[in-house]
Amino acid sequence: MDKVLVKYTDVSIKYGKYEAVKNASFEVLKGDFLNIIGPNGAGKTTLIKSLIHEINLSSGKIEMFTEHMGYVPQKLMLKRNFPITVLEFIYTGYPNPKFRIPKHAIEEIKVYLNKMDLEENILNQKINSLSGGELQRIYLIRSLISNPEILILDEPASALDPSFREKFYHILHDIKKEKDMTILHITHDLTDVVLDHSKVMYVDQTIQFIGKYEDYKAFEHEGHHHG
Ligand SMILES: Nc1ncnc2c1ncn2[C@@H]1O[C@H](COP(=O)(O)OP(=O)(O)OP(=O)(O)O)[C@@H](O)[C@H]1O
Repeated sequence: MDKVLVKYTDVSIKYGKYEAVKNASFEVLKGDFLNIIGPNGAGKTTLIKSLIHEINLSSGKIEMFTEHMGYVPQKLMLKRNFPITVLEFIYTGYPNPKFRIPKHAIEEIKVYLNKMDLEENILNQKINSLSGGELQRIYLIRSLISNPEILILDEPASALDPSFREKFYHILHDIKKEKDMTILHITHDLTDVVLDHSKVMYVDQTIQFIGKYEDYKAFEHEGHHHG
């Protein structure tokens, strides 16, 4: 049997009177690459934020069978005068950071930079000088170095140019395999994602579909469209 890592049971989440998520029940299994799609304002981010305890449930429950989660948010927020370098920023993602950054950590970070088409000298740049697409990849690397069992990505490729996007998802699939990771991925565009063996969850306040991508195509043909 596949190991269950996350189990939602009848989860509802309200903002005031507005119910953003209604009676969501689903499971995430170890090894899943689950793409979460749905129109704007459908409750995708809300659903994910409940998993990382940023939002309280109105009712229902979430059970988790892992302690190692990594999260790359949709809105990458940095204080405008955050005076640290990219290297220092990435290193804040290490589980037990030392006062001096060890050599092996820097080497590991460089491997990820190369995979992500980033130059090594970006490490000395100030974090607030990066472009949107660079920052997105640096946030991802910061998450990856903590070796999460589950990696949660909220539109991680939104600032990447289309030519790199497809490559980005190939890299992500490779890293997933190598590290035996489980990925929850919010997206608006399934076409870039490497879809083999991936699952789809269509959310519009309620969960309207969850299953294999192949089966999702039939569901979409019945007149549902992703946002
Ligand atoms: N802090 C908040 N207070 C009040 N309403 C909120 C709050 N956060 C989100 N909402 C509302 O809840 C609904 C769901 O928002 P959410 O961000 O989860 O949607 P989403 O599916 O991730 O959307 P998008 O695809 O546009 O990113 C939206 O109508 C949004 O306006």
